[in-house]
Amino acid sequence: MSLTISGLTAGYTREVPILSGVNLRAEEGMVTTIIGPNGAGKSTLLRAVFGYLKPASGTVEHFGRTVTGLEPEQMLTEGVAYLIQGRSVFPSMTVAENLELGCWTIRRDRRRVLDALARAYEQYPRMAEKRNARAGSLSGGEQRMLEIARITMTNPRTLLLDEPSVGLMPSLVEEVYQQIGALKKAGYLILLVDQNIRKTLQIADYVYVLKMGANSHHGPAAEFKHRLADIIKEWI
Ligand SMILES: Nc1ncnc2c1ncn2[C@@H]1O[C@H](COP(=O)(O)OP(=O)(O)OP(=O)(O)O)[C@@H](O)[C@H]1O
Repeated sequence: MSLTISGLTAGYTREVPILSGVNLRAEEGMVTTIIGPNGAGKSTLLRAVFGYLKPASGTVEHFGRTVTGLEPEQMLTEGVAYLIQGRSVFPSMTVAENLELGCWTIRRDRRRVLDALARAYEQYPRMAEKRNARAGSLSGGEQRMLEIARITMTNPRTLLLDEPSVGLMPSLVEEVYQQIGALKKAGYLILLVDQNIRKTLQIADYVYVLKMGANSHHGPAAEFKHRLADIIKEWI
C-alpha cells in the first residue's frame, strides 16, 4: 500500500506554481524523505498533499483511493495525519487536553476518544506521567513528543512530518528520531521533510530530491549516503 503523487502542480497563487509536475511514491512501513535546497517546495508538497493547498493539476492516491484536493479534515478521515512545521502545542492547556484535540475525527465518540488516550499513554509513558501538566511547562523535546503523539490519535496509516527536529538540541533530535524509528516499526507510512539531512538519511528507506519545485533525483537511501556531497554541491 502506498501514497502516490503523480504530476502534482500547486502553488500559493494561481499565477505562480511552486510545484511543477511532482511525482513521488511512498510505501507503508517505510520512511520516505524529501530533501532539497531551501525553497525547493518540500513543505509546499506536504501542504498540497494534506489539502492546505489545492493542486492545479495532478493526482494524489492514498492506499488505492484518490484523495486529490480533499480538505484537511477529510484527509484525516482517509488516514493521513500531518505534523506542521513549527510549534503547535497549546501551552496553557494540559497534555491530556492537547491529546484530545488530536481526536478531531472521532471527537463525538467518547469511548473511542478514551481508547485513543489510553493507547497514547501506553505508547508514551512520559505523556501519561504529565497528563495534567500544562503543555507549556514541558521541555522542547517533550512538546515535540506530544505533537507527534497527538497526530497519531486518529489512528492514521500515513504521517506527513514537516521538520520534526527543527529548533531542538542534539540529544532531543536523537529522541525525536528514535520516536520516528518506532513509528516506522509500527508500520506507518512516513513522508519526512527535515533540514537535518544526515539524520533523515539514517532513518530513511527511500529519498526524493526536489529542486525548484520539480523532481531532481530519487533512489534508495543507501545510494544517497555516498552521493550526498555531490548532490549538495549542485544546490550551491
Ligand atoms: N505561505 C506562503 N505563501 C506564499 N509563498 C510561499 C508560502 N510558503 C512558501 N512559499 C514559497 O514557496 C516556495 C517553496 O517554499 P517551501 O517552504 O515549500 O520550500 P522548502 O523546500 O520547504 O524550503 P525550506 O527548506 O527552506 O523550508 C518558496 O519560494 C517560498 O517562498
